Amino acid sequence: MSTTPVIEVENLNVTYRDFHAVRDLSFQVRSGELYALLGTNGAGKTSTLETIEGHRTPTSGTVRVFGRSPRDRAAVRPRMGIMLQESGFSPDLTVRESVALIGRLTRRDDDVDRVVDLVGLTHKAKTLVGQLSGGEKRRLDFATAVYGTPELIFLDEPTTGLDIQSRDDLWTAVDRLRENGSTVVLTTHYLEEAQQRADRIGLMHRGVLHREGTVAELTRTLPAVITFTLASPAPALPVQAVIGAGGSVRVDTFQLQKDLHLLLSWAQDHALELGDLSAGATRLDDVFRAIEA
Ligand SMILES: Nc1ncnc2c1ncn2[C@@H]1O[C@H](COP(=O)(O)OP(=O)(O)OP(=O)(O)O)[C@@H](O)[C@H]1O
Repeated sequence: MSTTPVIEVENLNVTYRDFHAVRDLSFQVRSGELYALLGTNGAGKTSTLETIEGHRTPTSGTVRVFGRSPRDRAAVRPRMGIMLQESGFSPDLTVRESVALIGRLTRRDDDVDRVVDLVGLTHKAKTLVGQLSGGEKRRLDFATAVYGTPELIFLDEPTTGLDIQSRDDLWTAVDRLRENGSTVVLTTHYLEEAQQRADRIGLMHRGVLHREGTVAELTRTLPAVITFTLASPAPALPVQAVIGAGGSVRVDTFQLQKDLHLLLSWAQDHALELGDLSAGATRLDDVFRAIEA
């Protein structure tokens, strides 16, 4: 892995008239990593990505991609593949023609039929884009990112509208690209996808990078939760808990394994059943809820 960051954002500000959408944003994406830029609605992710992709000029601050300005399109653009939320292919072109067009526009080399196959559209290669289903269009959008196996790939809400099989296929294709050394920048509102796949996450809220780190780094600041119900009055619990109506019990803990063990032993010793027992590590959803709270 090279030590030069693929993307360097320093004190980026983006304003729309008097509205400050991105404030003094700084972060880096390293070569070969999958970086998820996540955030609340209106946080400034799209404004940031558009700047990195070279579609928008920063109001102030600097953005470097492969060490160059993203406005240096001739140098930077062929090295990046971008899957937008909507690509806007002409409805009158076939799938195959559209993929061939991607090749001409990106100036990357690839085999059109290989890409059509990679995105799972071989059986629709001669179908007009206007006749594709929503999920099939999304797969065609994915072709824009993967054509020519670019070094840097932007995936903006890539799995929205895809069924589970298509999602799995897309992530398998992304894994292959990463094995080839591609760097991936992902935005998604499906937090479990980011939780499973991102090396690092940047969490934006109201124009600033609220938190940044690996999933473990982001989640370890919040407690894990154990919940269960007790059917009848029970002896004193072995851990601190909040007991609610109907015998519901909630334990917030930074020592999930230890407290779970204590509770299970306690239940065993007193021949108690812990109804609807659920215990889970802190999830990214909880980190999000904590921001918005
Ligand atoms: N062209 C524009 N003119 C004025 N305000 C804009 C413009 N584009 C975006 N904004 C505002 O800037 C803020 C950030 O928008 P942006 O689209 O970057 O957020 P986002 O994080 O991508 O949001 P979402 O998750 O909802 O798509 C929002 O409040 C939005 O209303």
